[in-house]
Amino acid sequence: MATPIALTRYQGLEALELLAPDGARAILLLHGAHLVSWTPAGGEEQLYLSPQSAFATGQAIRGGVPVCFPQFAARGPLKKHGFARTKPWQLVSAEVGDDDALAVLRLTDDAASRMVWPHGFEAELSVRVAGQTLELELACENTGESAFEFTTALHSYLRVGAMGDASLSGLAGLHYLDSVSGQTQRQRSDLLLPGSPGLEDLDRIYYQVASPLLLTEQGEGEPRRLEIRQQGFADAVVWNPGAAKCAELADMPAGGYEHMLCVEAAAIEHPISLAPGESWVGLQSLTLLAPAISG
Ligand SMILES: O=P(O)(O)OC[C@H]1O[C@H](O)[C@H](O)[C@@H](O)[C@@H]1O
Repeated sequence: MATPIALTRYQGLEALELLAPDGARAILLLHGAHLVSWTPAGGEEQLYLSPQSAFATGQAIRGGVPVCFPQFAARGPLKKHGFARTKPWQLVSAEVGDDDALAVLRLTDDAASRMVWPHGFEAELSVRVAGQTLELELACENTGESAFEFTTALHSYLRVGAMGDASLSGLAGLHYLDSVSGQTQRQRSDLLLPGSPGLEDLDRIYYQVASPLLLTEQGEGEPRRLEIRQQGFADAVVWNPGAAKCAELADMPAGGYEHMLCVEAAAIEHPISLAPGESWVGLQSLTLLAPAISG
């Protein structure tokens, strides 16, 4: 039996609170199809959301999971990260099922989007929470009469208690573009330690990511382990602005960089190409492996 989820408000914007029967919870805004919160069943908040973020029509939100579409960063003529993150998306469905909560939002081309990107498209973001897992699925169909290409990312801001306690593994052997130096390099060690010497300002696009990544955080008790999987997205972006760049971001507190690490499922190196009628799907899933939830 599915129970519909009613629209509510979050920071003045239309929102859906996804609450699964097991207590897993997420908050999804119609603005940008922006996920601003995810709490696994029995667990704690897993996403970073800046306390200085704007929450206003037409403005980007700092934190959560921005949807970058149809352009990643400044890799094209559109505004940074494309227009999807600042547009109102339509509610397609939102319901609590027997063992999950699921919402689907849609964005289609309109006169304003065709002015800057002259293509017919239908994009859908599906968000599902159940137990210790969050699933984000981005789909895009070419509904127009000519082919187009796009780059994209699910720009997830993962919350960390203290960056010095966090590491990311699963990247060994991969080639990456260091967006700070402009150099392409190969990742030698498996462990990436954000904030360690030389990595204060971390902005990398890892190519051909096939296996799951693991965010580990040493705390006072059992280490936190968050598994990050992706399908359909070939690349993963790892970003932390560090102290100096963070200070330049008006919508981040000065020390905000110490509490976040972006691990983004992305399609950048090889843009997705869709002929009329074709579609593409990409998935990012996050699973809290530890600490174990009792009860
Ligand atoms: O400040 P924004 O437009 O949200 O972009 C935030 C960041 O997004 C990505 O992670 C890019 O790799 C970074 O270069 C960029 O700074």
